[in-house]
Amino acid sequence: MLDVLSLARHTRYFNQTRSFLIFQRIRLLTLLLAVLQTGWVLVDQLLLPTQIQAPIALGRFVSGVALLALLFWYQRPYDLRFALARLFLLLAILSAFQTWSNLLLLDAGHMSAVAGYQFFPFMIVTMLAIFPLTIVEVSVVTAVVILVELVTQISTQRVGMIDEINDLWLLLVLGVIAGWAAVNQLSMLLGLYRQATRDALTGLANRRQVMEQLEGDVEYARERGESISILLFDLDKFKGFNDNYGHAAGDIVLKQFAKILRKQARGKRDLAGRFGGEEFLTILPGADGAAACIAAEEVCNSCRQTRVRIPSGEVVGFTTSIGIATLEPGESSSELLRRADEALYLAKARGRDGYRLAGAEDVDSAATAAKSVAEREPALLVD
Ligand SMILES: Nc1nc2c(ncn2[C@@H]2O[C@H](COP(=O)(O)OP(=O)(O)OP(=O)(O)O)[C@@H](O)[C@H]2O)c(=O)[nH]1
Repeated sequence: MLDVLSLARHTRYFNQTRSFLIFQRIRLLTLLLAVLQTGWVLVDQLLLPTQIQAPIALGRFVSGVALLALLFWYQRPYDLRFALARLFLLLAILSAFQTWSNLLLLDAGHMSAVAGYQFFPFMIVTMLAIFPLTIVEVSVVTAVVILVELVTQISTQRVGMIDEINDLWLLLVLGVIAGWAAVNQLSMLLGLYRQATRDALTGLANRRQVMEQLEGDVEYARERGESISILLFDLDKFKGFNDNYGHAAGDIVLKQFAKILRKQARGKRDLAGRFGGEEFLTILPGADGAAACIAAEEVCNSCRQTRVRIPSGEVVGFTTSIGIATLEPGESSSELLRRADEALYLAKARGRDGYRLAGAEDVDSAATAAKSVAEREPALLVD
């Protein structure tokens, strides 16, 4: 329920997916409505009194042009604020035309029983059903449509009449039904999104999502000249651990490690994912090398302090090695990843349980620097 109530629990990555879906649907809808809005002028010629044909045709033309402008507004299709602004503009254009045409029709003595006009507000509210929206969003949109209808009724002094009360009631009922469909869509989208993007064992982002996001985040950081760093993790001596204690014990360690990463990548902009096997990746948008090293140190410390009970009843510890890379000017996501991989290799070569920042020749983690390889504890401990 909380998942569909508002976007508070949605990740930045899910918001991007939802925004693009809203963007696509609005484009399809604006195209259809722009054609219908202008094409309906021919129907108006048959049904409307001559004196209001011209002003209504003008209203249709203006709203048709506004819909086309919305159709060709390509800017930031993955930004949720833009997606919701688009939805709001679509409703505003349609509501403005509805109010304009209603006033003209009433002036001409029609009590809105003209084909294509009577159902206009109902069409607007029913349209909600094709968008994946939260309960809060649906409620706001329905309330706005009802408010517009109410204001129109007040301004034409029809408020309180039985037909008008019926209209408001019907709008509310349709709002609830369409809203329910919209929330259902959101819930399905969320479910499918989670299935497609999460790693089944750890619940972190899977490799596909990590790669997609890395590409997007690197491009975004490059465009804005922002820093971005990645941390590539590999659990130490994990093969030996699996061989000694079994795959099920290994899975428990992987889950525990995922918990540590999830806790560490708390910021809305960070993403922690399982890159494959016992390799994990964290994307830290906005973080420079120093901030990434602090994050790496935190993870190393958490691993050292963590103990897990495995099915045999034994309590074990584990460590990780980390390769860090910070985006350099003009670099691509695959180059960034390659440098993190090289840094990881160096961290392993320096004795594991530590991190290495790509390009920083003499910078090692405090733990690595403090201890010689010979002094180091085994990577996987058993208490
Ligand atoms: N339990 C478990 N093990 C996995 C999973 N995926 C990969 N592994 C194991 O992870 C181990 C990877 O080991 P290696 O990459 O060879 O290296 P390592 O033993 O970790 O040694 P270093 O990386 O050099 O410290 C293999 O034994 C894989 O079977 C998984 O989902 N569950």
